[in-house]
Amino acid sequence: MYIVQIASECAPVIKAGGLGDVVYGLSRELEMRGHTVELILPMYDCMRYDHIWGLHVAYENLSVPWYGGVIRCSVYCGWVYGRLCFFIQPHSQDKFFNQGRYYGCVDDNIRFAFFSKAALEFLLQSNKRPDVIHCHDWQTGLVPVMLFEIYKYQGMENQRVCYTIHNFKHQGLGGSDVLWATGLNREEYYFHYDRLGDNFNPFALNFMKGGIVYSNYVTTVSPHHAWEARCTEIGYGFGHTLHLYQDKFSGILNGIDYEVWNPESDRYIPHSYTKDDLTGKAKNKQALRERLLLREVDRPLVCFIGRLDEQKGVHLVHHAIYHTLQRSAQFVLLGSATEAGINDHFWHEKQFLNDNPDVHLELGFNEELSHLIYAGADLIVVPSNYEPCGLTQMIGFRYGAVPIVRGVGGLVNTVFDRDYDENHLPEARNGYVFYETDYAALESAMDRALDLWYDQPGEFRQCQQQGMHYDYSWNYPGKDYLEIYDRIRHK
Ligand SMILES: Nc1ncnc2c1ncn2[C@@H]1O[C@H](COP(=O)(O)OP(=O)(O)O[C@H]2O[C@H](CO)[C@@H](O)[C@H](O)[C@H]2O)[C@@H](O)[C@H]1O
Repeated sequence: MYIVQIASECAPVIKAGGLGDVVYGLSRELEMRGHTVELILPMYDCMRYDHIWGLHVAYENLSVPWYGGVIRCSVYCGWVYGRLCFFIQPHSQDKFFNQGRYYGCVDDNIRFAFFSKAALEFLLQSNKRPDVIHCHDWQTGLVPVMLFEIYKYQGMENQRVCYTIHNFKHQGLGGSDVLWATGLNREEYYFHYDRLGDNFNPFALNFMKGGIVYSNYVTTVSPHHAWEARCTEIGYGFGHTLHLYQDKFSGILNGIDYEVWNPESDRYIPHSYTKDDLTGKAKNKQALRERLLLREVDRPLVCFIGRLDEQKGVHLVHHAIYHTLQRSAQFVLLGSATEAGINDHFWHEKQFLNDNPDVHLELGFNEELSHLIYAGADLIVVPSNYEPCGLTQMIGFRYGAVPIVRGVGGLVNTVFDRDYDENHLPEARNGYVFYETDYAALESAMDRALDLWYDQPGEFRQCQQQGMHYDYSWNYPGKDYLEIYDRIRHK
């Protein structure tokens, strides 16, 4: 099968969070299964060019119709660890992808509407006719809309779209300018509630809704979150829409790339190790302490890695730091915040805790350091308010960092409480789960985990190894996606 992924991220060249990991990991899995995969991405000025091999211009004069005129683009091509990627670079006074960041620009909706249009024009003009186009999140929600309303009539009538939602909160809202710019026009038609009209704001177009309504199949990133999105407020207003389209909507648990995340061969960690022999892990803990100037003591090390966002339960992340210290353990945080208030808060905390030899807050994005933290930590906290899938607990498993998570979204599908899970035999349990959002709930789960570390080290090791035993690679999800592609291809 010939599959093209259109996305705003692909790790490690463009990675703001989990979306990048998924786009890369799924593509590699599909290729390993014998399919042809190509990726279309924006050419951001701030992406990691050092992760691209053989970057060259593949297509010099891509003319993209825009607001009744055209914007000329160059399409670059290069390999990101074996994946063939096409990067779209518009030549325009509008800065589009030259703003020093991936997201958070005032014109985000227009930037990604343009990207979606340019990606389709590229397919059309270069005569690429994939069997399946796989799009992700609100940034590419307009791809199926334009494909089935415009490009279908220009020679792309056989293409099918699978659309994956990684986060329902960010839906991409726009006004009629988006319609004039993309050539969709027909305001009345698209603002209609049955098409792109936002479920709450009658004056807004909703990109994600377009993705849901127009795609041949829609997924989110875990079975439990698919249920949450349809039946609870976590769907951020899409409950009814998903209900209407339930026949083409389901949850597929993400995987993680077992080559990128592999303690046996990880080039970012000084000591490799396996689930049968964790001595290398102890040495990595030492290396992590040395690097972050933490003192060397025989105590557990707890970590948090993730975007510092309301979604991640920042109040509980904050509390986890202090509770860890109270329990005489150590804490390492790696995170970055886009919201000024949260950012200021954690910078303040960092200054306050600066001289404490048992805690380190690293504020910023650092892929290399993240590997060492997973490898050095005994426990990883994921106290999310909501979590469509969650990759950090799965990476934690792979590196023997036992997760302590809130029982929401994909965390429910992956973490099984060592003490209380009734659906799994004791030898299949792999972490700690709490449900409420208050401090007491977090503390009780943390205490159970820390007590095990302090009082029953052998049992703790067993728990680490049980987690390492799970297969959360792309093996199973890869198969699931191929089944979906196959189903929609023959419709
Ligand atoms: N400061 C930092 N430095 C280095 N690395 C960092 C980092 N902050 C985060 N990361 C890395 O980024 C990834 C984050 O994964 P998450 O599952 O938390 O995704 P996120 O919430 O961004 O995305 C959404 O999409 C993903 C994928 O579908 C879902 O799993 C998730 O639930 C949903 O919210 C991990 O690989 C982590 O190591």
